[in-house]
Formats: sequence, structure tokens, C-alpha cells
Amino acid sequence: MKIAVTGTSGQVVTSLVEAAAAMPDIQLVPVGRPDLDLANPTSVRQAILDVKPDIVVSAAACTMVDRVEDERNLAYTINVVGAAAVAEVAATLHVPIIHLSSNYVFSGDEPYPYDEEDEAEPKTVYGYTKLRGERAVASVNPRHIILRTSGLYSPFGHNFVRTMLRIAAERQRIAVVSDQWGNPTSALDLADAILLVATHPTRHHTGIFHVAGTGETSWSGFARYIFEVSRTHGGPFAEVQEVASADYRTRAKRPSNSCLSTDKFDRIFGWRAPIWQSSVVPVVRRIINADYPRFRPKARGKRKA
Ligand SMILES: NC(=O)C1=CN([C@@H]2O[C@H](COP(=O)(O)OP(=O)(O)OC[C@H]3O[C@@H](n4cnc5c(N)ncnc54)[C@H](O)[C@@H]3O)[C@@H](O)[C@H]2O)C=CC1
Repeated sequence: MKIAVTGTSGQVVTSLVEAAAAMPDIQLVPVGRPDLDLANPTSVRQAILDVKPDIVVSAAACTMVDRVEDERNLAYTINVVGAAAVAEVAATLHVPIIHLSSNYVFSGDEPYPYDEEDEAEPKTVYGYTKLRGERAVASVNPRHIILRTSGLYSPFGHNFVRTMLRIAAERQRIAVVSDQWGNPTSALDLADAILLVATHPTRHHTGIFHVAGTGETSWSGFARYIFEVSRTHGGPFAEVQEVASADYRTRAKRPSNSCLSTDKFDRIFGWRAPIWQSSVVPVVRRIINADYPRFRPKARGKRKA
């Protein structure tokens, strides 16, 4: 099976490349800039036609949640018009599209984990463009599977785990918000879920599914666990100082509760991501080995002669 995936360097794309390398029946072809530029949707068609895929995974997106509050047009072009162009080529080829979306399509005001039937009501430009992207994809390709996920991290690219470890290598105390809850999700697990959907006998299902790490935590709880694991494995760690969102302003206001219920995905595809804590361990170990192989916590403090 030949799978075209949009993007070449993102967390999900890189995780997919890694996972597919261990699956001899799958040929994964990343397609990205300059050949396929979602900001220039006319470039999309030929780039995907050239691959002649059996299925398309739409993983590339404009993911700069704060920056796009001031760059709405760019986010709209990439996450809506660009995503629709990808889905349209897949429809032309009569192949399904697996399109990635986000828990930020929800307001975050409800106290329970959101399921696929809950009303989407984004509060950020990013969330709005992801919701419009979902609808655009669904409207142009009837063979669509939309996977909403949350709080992605991996050994690659920009993510919360890498940021925490980088800061901890420099500082002993870190302020992290304690009143925003979600499901940390390893992109390595998500890649497994995507490949499962792509190869599953029931892949002819269409619609929206939630896929995320099992269990919930706050950003401060997530940070504390990252440091616990890192400390155990000789990596950087820091003391976590809990702060309220009101005292930690960001350009885009994050949802208080962005937890997703993943029961539907489990029911249809028979798969649930591991408990979030267990997926953090291998990722932290990989980051330590790659970025902090000789880290010595004592070296951070001034020592008396
Ligand atoms: N990072 C997260 O915490 C979450 C991400 N998602 C969604 O999951 C998907 C994958 O996310 P990540 O891998 O974390 O994103 P990422 O930011 O690590 O990678 C984004 C990818 O999109 C590509 N890209 C950006 N602009 C492009 C353009 N104009 N043309 C072609 N390619 C372009 C980049 O080169 C990169 O390969 C996205 O759809 C994102 O919206 C959903 C929930 C949470």
C-alpha cells in the first residue's frame, strides 16, 4: 500500500516515517514544500497525483496557535483551503483521506471529555481554521476519516516535552499552568493509530474520530511527570511552580478542558492509546540520549570552592 502524507518535517510525519519503516507492506511518501505548499493550494494537485497513492494522510498544517491570532489569512489558507485541496485530489483519485484535526475545535468550557457528537465551538483562530478544515475536507471527499487529537509530543520538532527539558537544563524552577487539562498524546502512538486506520478492513468508515493518550492531566502535572522520568534517567529536571492561566497570559486563550473521549475509535478500530504516562517514558529517554547525553544536574548550581 502506498500512502502519501503531507508535510516532511512535522512530529506526525516523522513518526509515521519511522513506524512505516518497520512495515514492509507500506510505502510512505512524504510530500511537502516546495513541491506541495498548502499556502499555495494550486501546488497541491500535481504533487499528490505524482505519488499515485492508495490513501492520503493530511498531517501538514499551520500549528502556530498564538501567531495565527494575528495571521488569520495564512492559517485559513493552509488549514482550510489547502486541506480541502488535498482532500479534493484524493477524491479525484477515488482514494480515502485521513485528515488530522485538533481538540481546540472545542470551547473547553464543559467539564467532561468531549466526544464526537459534542458541539464544536472554537475560541481561537487556530481552532476555528481546524474546524473549517474538517468541514471542507468532508464536503469534497466522501471517503474521509478525520482524526482529532490533543497535546502532541515526540522526540522530534517543537513540543511541550522538548521545551520543558530544554528549560530545565538552564533553570531550576519552571512556572507551568495548572488549570488547563488535556490528554498528552505521543505522536509515535498516533502514527500507529493512523497506520491502523489506513490498513484496517473497516477503513471504509467515514466521519470524525477522537484519538489521544489515555488519561488526563494538567500541563503542570505533565511537566512534573516529565521531570520525574528525566531525573530517573539522568536527564534535566526542575521544580514545577503551579500558576493559574489568569497569571500566564498567551496570545490565544487555551481551553480549560480539552480532554477527548476516545471510546468511538476503540469501538470501531479496537485500539486505544497507552496510558499517557507510559508513552512519555520512551520519548523522554530518546530526547535525553539525543540532546543531553552527558547532562550533570549539579553543574547547574554554583558550587563553593
Ligand atoms: N501539535 C499538537 O499538539 C496538535 C496537533 N494537531 C494536528 O496534528 C497535525 C500534525 O501536527 P504536528 O505534526 O504536531 O505539526 P508540526 O507543526 O510538527 O508539523 C506541521 C507540518 O506541516 C508542514 N507545513 C506547515 N505549513 C505548510 C505548508 N504551507 N505547506 C506544506 N506543509 C506545511 C510542516 O512542514 C510540518 O511538516 C496537524 O494537523 C495539527 O493541526 C492536533 C492536535 C494537537
